[in-house]
Amino acid sequence: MSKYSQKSILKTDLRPATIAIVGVGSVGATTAYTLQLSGMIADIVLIDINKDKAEGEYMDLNHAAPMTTETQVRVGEYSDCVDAAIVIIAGGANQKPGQTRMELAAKNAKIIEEIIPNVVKYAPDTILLIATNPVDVLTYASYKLSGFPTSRVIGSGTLLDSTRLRCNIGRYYNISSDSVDACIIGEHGDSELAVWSRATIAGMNLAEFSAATKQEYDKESLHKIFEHTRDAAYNIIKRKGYTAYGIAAALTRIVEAVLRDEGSLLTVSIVGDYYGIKNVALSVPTKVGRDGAHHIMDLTLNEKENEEVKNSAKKIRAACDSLGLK
Ligand SMILES: NC(=O)C1=CN([C@@H]2O[C@H](COP(=O)(O)OP(=O)(O)OC[C@H]3O[C@@H](n4cnc5c(N)ncnc54)[C@H](O)[C@@H]3O)[C@@H](O)[C@H]2O)C=CC1
Ligand SMILES: CC(=O)C(=O)O
Repeated sequence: MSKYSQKSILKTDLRPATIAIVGVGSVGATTAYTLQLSGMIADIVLIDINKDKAEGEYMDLNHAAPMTTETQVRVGEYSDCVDAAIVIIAGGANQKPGQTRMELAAKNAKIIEEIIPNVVKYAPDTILLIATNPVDVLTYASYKLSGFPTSRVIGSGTLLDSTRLRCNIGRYYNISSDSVDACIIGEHGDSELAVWSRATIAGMNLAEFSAATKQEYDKESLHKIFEHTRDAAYNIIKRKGYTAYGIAAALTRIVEAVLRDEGSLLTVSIVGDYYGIKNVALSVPTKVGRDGAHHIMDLTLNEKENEEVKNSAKKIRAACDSLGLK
């Protein structure tokens, strides 16, 4: 190393990685493109029950490669998951306008039952990254079907919702969302909650920040920000039929945290015991690195938040029970 070069601040330098994506619809294909643009990935394998769709996406992505990062993209079979550091699961039905994520549970559980054993057969050491909805229920299902440790079955959870929340708070105060530290926890769905008691901007809680910047601070405004966040997918799907860019960025962020062995605390969903509710997958800030995701703590919450997260956990557990997922 020359005396003018500095050791990388990254704990681990990136090694060329293969990422497989099962289900190359709106979410899978957009994620492939986002990963391609990221420059982190050497090789992306596209797998879909609809071969034509996978081939079409492969051709289109390959035309971007010479102008972007030369990531290799190819259409594959499950056997091509063999070298995948991470297998992203985005296969299955998406919501129709007005439909809840939970309403997809029975249909998508059947699809997951088909996909996961095939992946595990060829990639027993990989990390599963689940996007298919309802993501918490299907993260639990994937954990059971794979026999993997909880750390290697990661649901995208409320990482996207937390980003939406930070965006909406930033917009309310007319500052960059980068400056906002706030999160959504619980279900990626209707029972999620914003952890207002822990939200900060520049180290100040929102009441202090509002007072210091002479801006309005009231429960009604916070509730509107929350509703806008929780209902974002409904509002997008009503207009364009699906969501894809936000989740693609969230999945890419999780892949990055794994490949760079960051140890970042991201609101992803993994199986564990949360707030006294056992055996459920939901999101709290969770440590993500090379060996997967680890639930290292429950956030300390106020009484109302505590009640809400328990209800969210109970709702996810009940959905798992109804699918026979003990
Ligand atoms: N976790 C999150 O934050 C988000 C999750 N989603 C979820 O992602 C899933 C995919 O959504 P879209 O891409 O919009 O749907 P889409 O309908 O555009 O694509 C789904 C793809 O899955 C494929 N597929 C279906 N069964 C399969 C199987 N057995 N094996 C392999 N591939 C299979 C289909 O051929 C299709 O190409 C949905 O469940 C949706 O709700 C969507 C956005 C955000
Ligand atoms: C569809 C979905 O889960 C989302 O965009 O949040």
